Amino acid sequence: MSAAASFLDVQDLEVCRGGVRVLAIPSFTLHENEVLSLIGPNGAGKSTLLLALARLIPAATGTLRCQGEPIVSDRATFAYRRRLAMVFQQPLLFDATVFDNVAAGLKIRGLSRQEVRSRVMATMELFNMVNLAERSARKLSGGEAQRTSLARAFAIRPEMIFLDEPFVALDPPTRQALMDDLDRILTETGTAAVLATHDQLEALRLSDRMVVMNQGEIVQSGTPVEVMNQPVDEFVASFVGMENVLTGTVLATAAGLVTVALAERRIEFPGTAAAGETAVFCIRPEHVTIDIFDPAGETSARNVFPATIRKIIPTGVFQKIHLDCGFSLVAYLTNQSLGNLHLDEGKRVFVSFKATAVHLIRAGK
Ligand SMILES: Nc1ncnc2c1ncn2[C@@H]1O[C@H](COP(=O)(O)OP(=O)(O)OP(=O)(O)O)[C@@H](O)[C@H]1O
Repeated sequence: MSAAASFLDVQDLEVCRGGVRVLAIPSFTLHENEVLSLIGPNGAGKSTLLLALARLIPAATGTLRCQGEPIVSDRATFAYRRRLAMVFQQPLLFDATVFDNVAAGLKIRGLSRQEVRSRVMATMELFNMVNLAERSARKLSGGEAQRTSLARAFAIRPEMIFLDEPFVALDPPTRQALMDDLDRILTETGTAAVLATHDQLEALRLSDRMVVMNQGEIVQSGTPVEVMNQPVDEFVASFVGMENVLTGTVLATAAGLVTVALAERRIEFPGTAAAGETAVFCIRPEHVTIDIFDPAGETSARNVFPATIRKIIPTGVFQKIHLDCGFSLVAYLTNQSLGNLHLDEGKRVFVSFKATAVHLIRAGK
């Protein structure tokens, strides 16, 4: 989990590219030992933020502090850059052996041949790639090349590492294996990391904290569970796969439970909102249960409605069930549950979800 001490602090950062302001970040912190993921759609500013954090592009305004020290002079910037490593989507390897590629950063730092050799071998062992040492970098698969690029970054024993979509070009099993190794190595080495990705599952898998970006700004920062279950707005909700974002009219709040009217149904969930306000709220599809018979007497869920199955879409492990319960709702079911319940399009069923499965995004006039 993220440690309390801050490692990197940024205030009032603005970056312009091609004469246009593309980043405006009032405040950003990376804690010691923390793995933080930047998620957001194409063009959100993830790469720009990484490049600005690494001081590889200039900022129009802003201050950057590393362990409290402002990074201002050229000398401080040079020393700061030596404490970090960066890995890009493309591995950018030299036309040399894997060993020489992994050794590159160490040679620049002037380590002796013996030190270079022992560090390179130790890093290659960490990445389970000793067998590739003498292979030409030109003859590597995409996964091996990215593994080499990560090993080169870790060989210098950076205090923090910036990773820009490092897995995006890899096939699923290769991506999974490399992600597992990276996760283990980040934990073992305690390296602080910022990972830019547009894949929320990758972020969930690897990070202590998720920072969601849109149009050059940070729109939410929290633990993966917070961001996934309590998105601050509709953009974050849809970006993290919250398929059920609904809008209703508040009837009342009593004993900490809001009752909302939506398409002649009553939905209850925790929160506070005034009668007559419009409430925007969301429910994760995996928190919606489907039954063939009315479960009213048997479930602790407060929200139970009859529904019709409109569409069943296979997505691999899960089936995505589109339901009409007066309003549209999406539920995820395992293939096995779908078979056990004998569900089909057009079938009448009952949906239920707990009050606590509903997250109030906002309420107002
Ligand atoms: N070299 C450049 N010159 C001018 N504008 C740029 C340049 N690189 C990026 N931009 C602009 O900066 C904004 C942020 O782009 P950036 O690449 O940081 O986003 P991103 O979130 O990393 O997107 P992606 O996931 O597509 O890589 C975009 O509007 C983009 O068009």
